[in-house]
Amino acid sequence: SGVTVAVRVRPFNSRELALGDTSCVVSMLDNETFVNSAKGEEHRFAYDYSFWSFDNKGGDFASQEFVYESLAQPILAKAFEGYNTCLFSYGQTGSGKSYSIMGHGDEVGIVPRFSEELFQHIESSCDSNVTLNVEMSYYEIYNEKIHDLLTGPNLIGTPNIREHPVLGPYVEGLSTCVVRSFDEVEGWLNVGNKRRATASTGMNDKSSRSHSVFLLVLTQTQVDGEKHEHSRISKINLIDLAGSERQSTAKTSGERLREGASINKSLHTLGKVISLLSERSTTVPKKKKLFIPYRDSVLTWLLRESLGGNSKTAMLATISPASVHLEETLSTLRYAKQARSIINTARVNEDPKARLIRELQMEIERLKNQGGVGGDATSELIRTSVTEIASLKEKLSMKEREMAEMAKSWQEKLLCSEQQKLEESQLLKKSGVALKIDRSLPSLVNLNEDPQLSELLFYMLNEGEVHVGQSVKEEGGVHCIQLQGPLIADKHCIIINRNGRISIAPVADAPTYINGNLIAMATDIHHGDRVILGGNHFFRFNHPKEAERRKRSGAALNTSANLPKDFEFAKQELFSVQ
Ligand SMILES: Nc1ncnc2c1ncn2[C@@H]1O[C@H](COP(=O)(O)OP(=O)(O)OP(=O)(O)O)[C@@H](O)[C@H]1O
Repeated sequence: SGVTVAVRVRPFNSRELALGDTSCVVSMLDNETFVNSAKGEEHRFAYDYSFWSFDNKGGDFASQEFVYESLAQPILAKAFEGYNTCLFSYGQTGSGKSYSIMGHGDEVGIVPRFSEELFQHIESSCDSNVTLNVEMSYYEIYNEKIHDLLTGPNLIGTPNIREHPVLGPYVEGLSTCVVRSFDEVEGWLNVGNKRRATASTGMNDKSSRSHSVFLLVLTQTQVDGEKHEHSRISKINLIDLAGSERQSTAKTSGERLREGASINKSLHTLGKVISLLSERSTTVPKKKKLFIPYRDSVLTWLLRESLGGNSKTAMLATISPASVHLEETLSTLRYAKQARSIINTARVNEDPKARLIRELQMEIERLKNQGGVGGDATSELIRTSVTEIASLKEKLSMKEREMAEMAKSWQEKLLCSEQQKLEESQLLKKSGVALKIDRSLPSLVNLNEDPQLSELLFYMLNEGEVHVGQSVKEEGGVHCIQLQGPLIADKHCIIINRNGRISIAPVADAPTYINGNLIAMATDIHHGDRVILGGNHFFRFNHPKEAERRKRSGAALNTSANLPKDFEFAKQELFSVQ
């Protein structure tokens, strides 16, 4: 089957509106997308779906729910049939990939909807002969290296990619966590996003430059009439690719160039792979032997089965409606057009052990039947059949023991995942991140240029002192906030809460800013103030009681409701003062 391809156009963003770039160059009719250039040329593309999310006034508006139902729900159904499935979003930075895949705030995206429905389906499944198990991984590919977002050391580094006989390429050492409900998926996503937020702080654009992969492995084990088990395993990849802008528009110095080049390596190879696969399936006679360079990048190696292989795959291309992005939009649309001609050959994944057991059973049956016709058969044939049956029965019981062993290891995996979750929570807690938010206490909340990673990390400021730095430790009842990054000093600053009055004192000359101003001594902070540590860790200070007091006295609150803007505002403030 072909790759299902959809295009989605988002509304103007605040930057485009500020530039006065308000003529929408994109229009859609049924499954077609049209782009009009300034010269009056019309470019026309047909896909499986064209999602109009430009404004929610028209009747043809494609909501998050509609996009999910059209594109992801069929993928979920295929996963339950036992196929590998994959959905990936492709488009330039800021075009709406993460919004579609993960969602923002109440506008829940594909990953949470998909996981919730998957567990609803499992819970409502009334076949007691089938057990369903789900495992989850969540990781980023950044700079051709893997960052595990769930447990263990964050950086796996240059990945060791291995080949599983049924499931295809996988990353050795990547954590997989057993999940038994949607709540557990949400819990792990939360851990993963907190880890993403901590790791991306102080690294410009990291989140838009990395490919993030949410992976579920669904195993359905069926016990048939004779108490023999067989499993179907589906690998579900939901992927938010890095921004697709070309090298020419990316920054080009030092580390940035290296990162850009590596990320481009993955996207560049993806482009090559898509174009070759499209060539393979559209040329007559078919070029079956065409070499596809999957192994040239981590992303394409891991996606091998999803592109031109054993998978049901869908692509969501996201575009901006603004004329400033016309070239990028056209390049995304051409890419999507090519992807649509890729042909995959999906098959149901069966555990080879299960298949073997079935084959052994069939063989025993066949031999028994031969023996059964024994009236005419020679005694020699019967003797051979009996010994063969005995040896096959032995093999069969060995395979069955192996299957039971697998079931046991599932229980172990479950315990292990619970233990890992506990350890991860403790690690976050140790670094000062609150696991339970006390809305009555003053706190610092992180701001990130990626709106998805903003306001994820809350640091509570209890009465007394909170020590902040790279190497501070929770000792003698003193709370601490551990921050990483080259611009953070070992002991960076001390935040003091005296009867609800909060001040920050830098240690030595560790760079500490309040509302863009570098401070040299203990300085009070107030509700809504922006605090920047080391020049790249951005926070907003929340003081619920002060906010309440000010509200009662009618004083204005210096806080903005829009978090992404909050980050930009804090950044501008910092640079204008500097
Ligand atoms: N369909 C949409 N409706 C409303 N707002 C949207 C839509 N798509 C994107 N946005 C908004 O546009 C902004 C950028 O979107 P998003 O973060 O999803 O981009 P992205 O393509 O994932 O970028 P990056 O490559 O940097 O991760 C966000 O503030 C998001 O809320």
